[in-house]
Amino acid sequence: MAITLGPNQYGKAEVRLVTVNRTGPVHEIKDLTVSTSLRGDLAATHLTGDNAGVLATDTQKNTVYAFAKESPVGEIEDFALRLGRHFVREHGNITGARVLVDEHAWDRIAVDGKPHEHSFSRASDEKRSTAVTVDGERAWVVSGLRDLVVLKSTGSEFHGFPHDKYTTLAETDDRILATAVTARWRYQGTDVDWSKSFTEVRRLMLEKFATLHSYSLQQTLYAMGEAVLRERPEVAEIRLSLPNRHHFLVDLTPFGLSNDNEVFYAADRPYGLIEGTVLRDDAEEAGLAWHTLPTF
Ligand SMILES: O=c1[nH]c(=O)c2[nH]c(=O)[nH]c2[nH]1
Repeated sequence: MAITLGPNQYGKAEVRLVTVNRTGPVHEIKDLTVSTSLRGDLAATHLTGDNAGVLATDTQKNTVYAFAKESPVGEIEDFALRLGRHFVREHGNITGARVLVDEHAWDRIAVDGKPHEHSFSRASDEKRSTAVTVDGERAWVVSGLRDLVVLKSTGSEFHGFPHDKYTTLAETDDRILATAVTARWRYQGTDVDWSKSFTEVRRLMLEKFATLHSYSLQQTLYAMGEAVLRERPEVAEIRLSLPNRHHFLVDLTPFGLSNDNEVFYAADRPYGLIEGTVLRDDAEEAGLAWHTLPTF
């Protein structure tokens, strides 16, 4: 029997980085969680404990902080590309890098109706994210968002599903549709206006969620992805994960009251989980873009 080392990677997970741009009285802040992960010729450390080729995870963490000082962080995709390319170019046995960045949003606190110069409140749970993969001279970018919570109070139906002996769900032609959008989209190339693209992808998904008269969350998922691919040529494919945040009508008949879609019980679990990918057929090859990322 022969035992061998299989695929492996190592790095520093969840480096918390906050930068303050203090070039004027109006401060700008960036609040990021950065994870780095390196691949390459790392057999020696696994097989014998020889660490000559191991760029310490502590050094990877320090590199994140030093890069944030040496030039402005900018868009998370650019920051992740700079870091990933650095690790691969500067360290001979490191052939690949994965850099994950989550961005936590802050709003300015309004004082007397005006945005304050240096005081902020956390915007929401929503996070913008990127996953950059570098392999030699090549690089792939998958960006996205998580926990974008949306709800529409009508314009959603669900009926026509099969009924077997376990079915109790009532058919409905008017229900609340609510979800927390997780979306990841793969870019074609790396020469992209990241900020504009993110803003537009997010807007397209929200507008479609709002305006589509939905017969299933699956239909809404596809329509949201399709809207993005139709309008944003820089996006090769998009993957969506949509938990169905069920809102059940409360039975008010014991109290002699009707309930005309006005009073709901918002259940937190279990929840339907609707997931899918929307692709264009002329997209560039995915290469290592999704390698080791969750499917959705
Ligand atoms: O939009 C929906 N899709 C389903 O697959 C499903 N299943 C369910 O119970 N409710 C819903 N709603």
